[in-house]
Amino acid sequence: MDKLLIRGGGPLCGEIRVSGSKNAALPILAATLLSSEPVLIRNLPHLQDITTMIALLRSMGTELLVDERLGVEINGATTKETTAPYALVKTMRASILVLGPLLAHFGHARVSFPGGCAIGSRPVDQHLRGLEAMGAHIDVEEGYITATSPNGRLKGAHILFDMVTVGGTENLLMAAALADGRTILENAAREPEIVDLAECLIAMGAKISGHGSATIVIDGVDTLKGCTYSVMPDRIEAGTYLVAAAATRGSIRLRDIDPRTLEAVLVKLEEAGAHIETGDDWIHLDMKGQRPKAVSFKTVPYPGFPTDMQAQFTAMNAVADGVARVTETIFENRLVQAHEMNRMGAKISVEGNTAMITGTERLKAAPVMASDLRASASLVIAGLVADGDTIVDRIYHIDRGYECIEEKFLALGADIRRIAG
Ligand SMILES: CC(=O)N[C@H]1[C@@H](OP(=O)(O)OP(=O)(O)OC[C@H]2O[C@@H](n3ccc(=O)[nH]c3=O)[C@H](O)[C@@H]2O)O[C@H](CO)[C@@H](O)[C@@H]1O
Ligand SMILES: C=C(OP(=O)(O)O)C(=O)O
Repeated sequence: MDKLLIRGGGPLCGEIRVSGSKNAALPILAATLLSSEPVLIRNLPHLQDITTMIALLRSMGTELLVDERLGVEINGATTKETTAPYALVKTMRASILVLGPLLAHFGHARVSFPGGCAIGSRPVDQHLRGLEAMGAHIDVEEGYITATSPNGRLKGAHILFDMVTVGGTENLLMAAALADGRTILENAAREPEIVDLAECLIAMGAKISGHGSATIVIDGVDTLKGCTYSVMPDRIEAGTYLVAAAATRGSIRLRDIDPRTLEAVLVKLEEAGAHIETGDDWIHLDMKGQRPKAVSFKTVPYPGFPTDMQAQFTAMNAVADGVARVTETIFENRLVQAHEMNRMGAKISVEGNTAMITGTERLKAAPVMASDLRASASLVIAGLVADGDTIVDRIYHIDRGYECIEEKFLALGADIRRIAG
């Protein structure tokens, strides 16, 4: 298993480009299954999760053409199998996103039950309940969800989610695009990735309004057509580099990022003492050499503070001036990186879903191991502000979600190297 070796050092400085968003690209790739014509997806990040989603589409016989320069062209109409096997689903929970499109287009889907993961139990009851409301018959047998649409076509329904779910909103949005009649999704997720998926579906001919608000209205159409669509920039990748710069007292500029998708994160970085300037597609952060101030927050659905940025801020708070209180409300087990950071000299106590972090000037290098994607990224940030050589193990988690992470940190002046293992 590969590891990252990070020698802690001075401030990060420089400019990098933000990659395409993993969490927008995954549902958009799944959405191509709805189309009766080839769809060209551009600005896909080179990530393990994207490779897995492409492997999943291929395993179902879907014809696709990968062109390094142009993107990936997928012809959903050529899909021969409607089963998403355990071997692939177990490596990536987002595989559940093929359920809605397969069912809506082909009237049948068999998808391995994704189960929980390191950050929490992550049930999919809202996805299944919504599909049932649209007329699907659902069985769970031998670890697989089998869904069939008795009349070959789902019908529109009025669906009120019990909680805000990003994946649930995406699955039902895609299913509703080809359903018979009007679907109304209430208490829908408002994440920018939902908006990007909806815009891609609209480019394919779907009739959707209200995306980006808590009520989405979808008028089902008979068929969806081909289009070319470019995936939005990754706000979580961008946020990760901004926090790394703040923790190291640096000054960086990010290109190809929409600052409006990062409002809650930028507010907290300003509270930490960062000077931030933004343009239409860039962000500049400058700590002016100052130590960050501790910032407290609670994770909540968009437009509030994102759970996917919590671990990185915990690393910054570990070296900040003051005491921070961080509460994770989305997932039940997403503070585990605190224990690894404590092995590096951080002062973090965890009680229930809250971490109390007392900042210390520098951390001390140690071998550490991460249990999930953002926790791994937070340990890299911790390594950047530690004296000595930190080795972060199990970085296959990082490769799920950060394109060219060593190259980007190197471009910002970090001392970081991959050790193949
Ligand atoms: C590929 C992708 O886009 N992943 C993101 C997506 O995950 P994902 O779509 O899996 O997360 P959800 O928004 O669905 O989960 C939010 C909460 O709802 C619960 N829940 C969800 C569905 C359901 O049927 N029943 C249920 O109880 C979950 O256990 C969790 O506690 O949104 C999360 C929350 O912003 C992010 O951390 C992930 O990075
Ligand atoms: C939790 C994440 O991803 P996933 O939902 O794919 O596990 C993430 O991107 O931080």
